[in-house]
Amino acid sequence: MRKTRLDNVPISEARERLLAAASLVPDVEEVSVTRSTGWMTAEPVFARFSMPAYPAAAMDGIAVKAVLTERASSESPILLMEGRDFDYINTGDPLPANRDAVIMIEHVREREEGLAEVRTAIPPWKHVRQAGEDVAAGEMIIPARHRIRPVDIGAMLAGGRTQVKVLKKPRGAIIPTGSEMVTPGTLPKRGQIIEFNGAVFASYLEEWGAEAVNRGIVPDDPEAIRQAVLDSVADCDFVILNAGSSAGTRDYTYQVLSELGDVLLHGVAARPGKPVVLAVVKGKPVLGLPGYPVSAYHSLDWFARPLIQTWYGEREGEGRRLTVRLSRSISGKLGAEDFIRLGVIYKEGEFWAFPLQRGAGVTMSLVKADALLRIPSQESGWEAGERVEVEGLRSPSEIARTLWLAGEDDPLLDRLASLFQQQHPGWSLRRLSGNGDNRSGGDWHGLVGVADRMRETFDPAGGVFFRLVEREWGWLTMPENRGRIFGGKGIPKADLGLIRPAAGSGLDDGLDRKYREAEELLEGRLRREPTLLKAAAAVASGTADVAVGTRTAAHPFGLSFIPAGILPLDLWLPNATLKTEGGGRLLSTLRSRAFQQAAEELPGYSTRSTGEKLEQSNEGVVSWDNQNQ
Ligand SMILES: Nc1nc2c(c(=O)[nH]1)N[C@H]1C(S)=C(S)[C@@H](COP(=O)(O)OP(=O)(O)OC[C@H]3O[C@@H](n4cnc5c(N)ncnc54)[C@H](O)[C@@H]3O)O[C@H]1N2
Ligand code: MOO
Repeated sequence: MRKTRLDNVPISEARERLLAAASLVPDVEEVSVTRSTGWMTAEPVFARFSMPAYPAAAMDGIAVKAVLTERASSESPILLMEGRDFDYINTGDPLPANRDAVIMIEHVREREEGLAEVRTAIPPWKHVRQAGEDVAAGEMIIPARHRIRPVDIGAMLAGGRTQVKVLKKPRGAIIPTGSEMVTPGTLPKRGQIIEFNGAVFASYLEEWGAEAVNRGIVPDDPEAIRQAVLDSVADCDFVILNAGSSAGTRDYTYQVLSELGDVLLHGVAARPGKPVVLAVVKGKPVLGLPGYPVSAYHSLDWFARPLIQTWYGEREGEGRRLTVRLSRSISGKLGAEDFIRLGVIYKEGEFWAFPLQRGAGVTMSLVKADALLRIPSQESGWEAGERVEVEGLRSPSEIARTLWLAGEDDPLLDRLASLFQQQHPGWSLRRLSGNGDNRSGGDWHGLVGVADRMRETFDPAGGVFFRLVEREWGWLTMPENRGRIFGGKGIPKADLGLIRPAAGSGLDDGLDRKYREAEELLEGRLRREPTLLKAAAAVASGTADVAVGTRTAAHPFGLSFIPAGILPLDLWLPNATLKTEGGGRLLSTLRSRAFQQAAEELPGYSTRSTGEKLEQSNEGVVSWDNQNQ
């Protein structure tokens, strides 16, 4: 029963169907007040005792009977005698019998021993906290369906409560399925995938107030999946089955759920996250969510979060809204809601947003997203420059303290970013993945590349170049291929798969210059990967024979590195960045000893001119003694 045509139900309608079909009846339990933060009250909480339990002084001073001060004035002060007319008293002390007011010590002139002069009349109960002023016995401290906060704990304890009745957390079972799944920490063999959606789901469920029960990996076997679902509906309030929700030959979610219960729908009108199966089995909602991590995250948010909110009688909260301008046009698909992860950059008083990678399998696009854009199903998208409202995933002030670098890739830039954040708490440095040719977009505060090359391709007059590092570049290949990749002129043989550096990068330019006479051999070999480490990963995985890259990039994969030369890597900071606080901070990190050390710890870098301001073109081949050779 492989189902290949999916439904196209709008998310909001799918959610309504789910909530209407699911019977959610929360149980009640009692927890200790001191550990009740975050729980939802099941009943109103009433005070057993009054707080304070007795009339008490609100100020340090003397306790008196107010009527004695009736005639006091600065012209005719009155004299009071300790013991007979007043007693010394401190804040919080019980008011003695036959006293009804407190005069602050600042307003008392202490005469000789035991005598006090008072110059103003005070009314009864002045500076007295009445019994129950804070909480009176029988008064409601917090209502039912109230999420307990630390301040509520204080009031409950003061009111004599030590236990509180709360709604039990809903138990959500998580069933990760897939014969290819291995547990985290295992080195995945070919065909294996580390199972991590389960842990992501569990963490979100807990954040949203549920108890998560991760049942562990279940293989792609309908019988095993059926059993896991039956076990889960028996002792949990809802179930999440992941993945196998689409149309593959081993996608059993739909089949199993339609046999065990009622399928409400298979497929929502949204991207990513389309192949969702919603069902009810033995009265319990079961969510069959797609496997791609981004789709999994979104569909969890659409369906599991509202289930939990409904359990607690809460309404869907408004996300953090942020208005941004789009720095590029963004299109969506008519008839489906599109969800797009955005990077947001703050420049000259405005938040500018641009799309991050759209693939549903790119977990890092969620890790890196600053905001989420929803394109409604009847909207085809927006033009560059338009203002749109998005859901902020980081606060505007965090975004405003984030610098973005574009241009050439190098793993050292990750170290720079990490150090920057470490040295300047509250600040961060991000990188636009890609190459040197996105300088026209302006979605950045600084540009990485080779200064001489950048000077040729754009007018750098409005900024300053700084040397980041000098790096060794060359050819990366599997050690066993080392001896047989090169043909004539030192260029890999024409029938080998070659990965070139990103188009327009200094490294690609270096390749062209060095092998000028062998240009025709390089021509037409156009596979490129966005970063040096991704290129090295492709060689290590066997989809390419050789990549142009750096010694550092070869290192984590154990690839052989055959040096071709040394190239600088520079940073151009426009004056608009240099005059900002962030620009100054970035420069200080670039020039810090810690950054130099970080570079020196990696193979293939020289830091002899790191941090230097580059005054003019220093044409010519760079060379240095490489101790890592
Ligand atoms: N012919 C069609 N193929 C696909 C369709 C379609 O409509 N027709 N839909 C695509 C879409 S859209 C999505 S989303 C995926 C959903 O696939 P499944 O839900 O069936 O998931 P799997 O195929 O089992 O896995 C996909 C992918 O997800 C990763 N994954 C799965 N589980 C986990 C986990 N627990 N932890 C980490 N990662 C996980 C894994 O990389 C899988 O390769 O289907 C498309 N195909
Ligand atoms: O749901 Mo799939 O995630 O559209 O990629």
